[in-house]
Amino acid sequence: MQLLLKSVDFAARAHRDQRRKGPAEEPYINHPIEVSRLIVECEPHTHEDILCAAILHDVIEDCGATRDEIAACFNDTVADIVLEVSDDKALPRDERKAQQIETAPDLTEAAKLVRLADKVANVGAMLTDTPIGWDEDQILAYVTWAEAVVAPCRVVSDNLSERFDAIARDVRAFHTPEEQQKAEAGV
Ligand SMILES: Nc1nc2c(ncn2[C@@H]2O[C@H](COP(=O)(O)OP(=O)(O)O)[C@@H](OP(=O)(O)OP(=O)(O)O)[C@H]2O)c(=O)[nH]1
Repeated sequence: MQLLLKSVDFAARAHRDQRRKGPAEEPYINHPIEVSRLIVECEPHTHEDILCAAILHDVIEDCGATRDEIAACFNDTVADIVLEVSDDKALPRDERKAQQIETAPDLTEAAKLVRLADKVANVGAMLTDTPIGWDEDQILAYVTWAEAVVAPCRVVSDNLSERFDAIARDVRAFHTPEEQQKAEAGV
């Protein structure tokens, strides 16, 4: 519990000037808190190190924190999970997106759990707080990409996988134009 609160404190400070991409402009820290909450709800016996990594999962990628800094403040396990789920923002966007799909099968079980919960949260946001400026094609492409990233991660949690499937289905239904839905259903 102490380490988990320490991770919330660390991440809140690291993300202090960042907002989510939706019109609500939620403080960024709401996202890692949601990711950690999803893991606890779906897999209540998850080790505290993994919950800390879920809270910290974007601090390397988005805030410039380092693996060694996290290892010093927390431990090597937490630091290595965060590093595993961190994109290299120096790479072009398309390359980063392709890498997430390519590397997903080789992630540790802990990193797969964080990755899966991250995508449940991000796809869910397409219903509750759609990123500003995203049209339906971009939203549906994000869902398709997230499904590819999630596919090899599903083995770590049936509960989280079910949540992902339900949310992806709802997002598709909500953002697919009515005429296209009718055509696909053969109506
Ligand atoms: N869906 C959603 N994403 C948001 C929001 N605010 C920030 N993001 C971030 O934006 C990414 C999705 O936008 P993209 O255009 O596809 O990618 P990019 O920002 O990484 O270039 C997510 O990356 P990711 O790789 O899926 O997740 P993560 O590992 O960075 O958390 C997430 O980090 C939001 O309100 N909704």
